[in-house]
Amino acid sequence: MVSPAIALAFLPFLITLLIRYRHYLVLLYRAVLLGWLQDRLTGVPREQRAFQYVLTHAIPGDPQHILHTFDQWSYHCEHLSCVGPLKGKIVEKLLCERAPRTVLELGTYCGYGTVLMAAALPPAARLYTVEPNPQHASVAEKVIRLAGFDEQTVSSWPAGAVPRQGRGAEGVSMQVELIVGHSEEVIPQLREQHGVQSVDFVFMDHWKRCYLRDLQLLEEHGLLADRATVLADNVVFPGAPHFLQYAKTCGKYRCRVHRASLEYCRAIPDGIAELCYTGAR
Ligand SMILES: C[S@@+](CC[C@H](N)C(=O)[O-])C[C@H]1O[C@@H](n2cnc3c(N)ncnc32)[C@H](O)[C@@H]1O
Repeated sequence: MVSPAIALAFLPFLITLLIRYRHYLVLLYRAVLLGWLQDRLTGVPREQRAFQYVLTHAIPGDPQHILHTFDQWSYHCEHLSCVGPLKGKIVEKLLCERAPRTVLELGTYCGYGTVLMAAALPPAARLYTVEPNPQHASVAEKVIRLAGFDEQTVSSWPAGAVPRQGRGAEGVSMQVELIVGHSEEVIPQLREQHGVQSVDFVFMDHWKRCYLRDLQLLEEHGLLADRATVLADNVVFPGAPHFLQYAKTCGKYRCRVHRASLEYCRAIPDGIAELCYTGAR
């Protein structure tokens, strides 16, 4: 039995911890507990609820308004782990400066980052986005179409493993290709199955522990064009230390981190790493 005196002695320590980590606790509540509770109560997954909100509030064919509507949902209803408006500006700026022809996104989720990038790309560019979760992919597919981009969904898995939904009309030139599969399976197949010779812009925004492995996979398969830009989200929170250490020390990249805050949580510091590939020379 803990004596009241000892318990009282710990009280200031506990209060300090609570104050210090209050933003993380709020995030835990909004991103995990609230979502879980709503999933149970409504029987509808969070991403589908977000899409219903976007469908009823956003202007179809207007990518910026669709992104803004997602932002409204995420600020005022439930947290979504999209790249968000603040870091989205960094991605947009770099895309406009580099004007890449072939872009690869790892981690599509609801299609927020995909729409943001597709809107910033020149018309002749191709954007490949990879998502293993069929529920997320199904939402993303609808979001990409709602924004007005030509979209094709293909599965990297054996026929029948995943429903092939919403194939674009035959003969239509596709701007966005949504590949349903895990990055580690899709990357080695990009050239043969998807006709990608090399990519000049990569946006990594999937599981942070996969960043380093997937960067090395892209290198091994010779898929990074000379001077390709690789962006990696969330390198400050939750962080990707092994990835950053490799990028800074392997001699194949020039690396900098753009400081920002976590999507929809201004109080939690985060950042996007920008790598410029020099290893091809
Ligand atoms: C942070 S969200 C992506 C957010 C998105 N880029 C945006 O800005 O809207 C992470 C997504 O990565 C997906 N993911 C997890 N492991 C993956 C993998 N191995 N390859 C590709 N995507 C993966 C998850 O299913 C999830 O939908």
